[in-house]
Amino acid sequence: MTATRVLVLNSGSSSVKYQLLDMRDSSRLANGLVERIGEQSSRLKHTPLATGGESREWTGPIADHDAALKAVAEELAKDGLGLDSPELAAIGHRVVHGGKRFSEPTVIDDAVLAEIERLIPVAPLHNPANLTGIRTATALRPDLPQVAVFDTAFHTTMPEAAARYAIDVETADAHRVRRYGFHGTSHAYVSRATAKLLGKAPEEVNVIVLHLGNGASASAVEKGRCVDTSMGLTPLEGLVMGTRSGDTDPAVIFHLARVGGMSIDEIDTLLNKKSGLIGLCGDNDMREIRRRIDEGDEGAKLAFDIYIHRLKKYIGAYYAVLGHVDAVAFTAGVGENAAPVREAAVAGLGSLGLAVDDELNAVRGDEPRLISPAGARVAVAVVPTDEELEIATQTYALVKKTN
Ligand SMILES: Nc1ncnc2c1ncn2[C@@H]1O[C@H](COP(=O)(O)OP(=O)(O)O)[C@@H](O)[C@H]1O
Ligand SMILES: CC(=O)OP(=O)(O)O
Ligand SMILES: [Mg+2]
Repeated sequence: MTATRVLVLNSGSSSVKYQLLDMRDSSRLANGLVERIGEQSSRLKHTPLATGGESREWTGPIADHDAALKAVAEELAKDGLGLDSPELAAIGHRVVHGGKRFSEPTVIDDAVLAEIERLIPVAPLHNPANLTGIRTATALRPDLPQVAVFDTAFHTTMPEAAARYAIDVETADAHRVRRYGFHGTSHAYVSRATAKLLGKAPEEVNVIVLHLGNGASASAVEKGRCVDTSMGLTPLEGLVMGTRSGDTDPAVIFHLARVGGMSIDEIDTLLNKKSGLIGLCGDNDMREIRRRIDEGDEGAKLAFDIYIHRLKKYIGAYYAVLGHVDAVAFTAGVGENAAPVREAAVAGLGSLGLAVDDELNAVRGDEPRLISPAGARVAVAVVPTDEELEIATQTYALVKKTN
């Protein structure tokens, strides 16, 4: 019997999302989520899809990512899907920062681990959690290939003109300061799925992908290759996000340090965790912000307007970068669910061939779909992302090739 299952781990700063797939038909056997790791009220939700069983939820303290992963392994074992299964071919890990070195999925060894560790300063919220996930999974199944799929990989095709900051070259190179970009697994998956929705090959279309989750980024994808993206050295640059500021004048930092008396660490926390939507209006969930706007809340309305203004600027910028655009694709939690965000983002862009049809925009669903009016010059689409499926696909392809 050949092993055909892949377990995918997406370890975030305070959560672990996971999915177990059978790669013969990419079917999902189980998935789940552990959130609020490190708090008293951590929550685990596990759904055994293979057996069609009910989801199981558990709330209580889960101290760290190591404990979280062990709890996940126990839940999987209850359904006969434990990590000891001979049908497991590999474990695929989302790794957020791969620097310049990793442009492909990579089997993890000590050298790869050391490089992920070295990159912690430029992905302080993400890489440490990714490393714990890898170490715990390796301890549970030391015989299995552990594969890293990097958020940065898809963006390594960016030309130097897009990847470099205009700062002194020697200083930049000495400290590897350049734009890496993130959410690449999602941008890759969604740009391909958008081409498919248009009945074209990825090499035949130019797509602007808007990944709007808690973290958010845009990318310009030319004939299947990324040519620009909004996140930079770290996942802080670009769009307004749930808790991150996105673009600011870098001098804001000097000002807050010199005039505001804040330390570098305080400013780091401010821009990464207390800014964006939550900093502007106290909520980072778009559902809550829309509810408050409906009640006439001015603060929520201003936060929404700032979010949309930035998004629209990036659509315009990437339109110019690409020259010709076949489609704009909205994805991730906000992009897939928030019709008012999609409507507002393209409002007034009719002269660029961009518009949404109100009825199509209001339709909900899990399938990729067009929301632009029939005959529109540029397709506007909602294309649900599936980072876990993409990680599983890349992981399985790599282990099949190397076996
Ligand atoms: N029905 C909805 N309407 C509007 N926004 C939604 C809806 N469902 C989820 N969201 C938004 O999606 C966000 C989470 O997106 P997601 O892609 O899951 O984020 P991440 O993977 O970064 O945690 C939430 O913070 C919320 O703002
Ligand atoms: C890189 C990044 O921002 O990831 P997430 O959206 O999962 O926080
Ligand atoms: Mg996400």
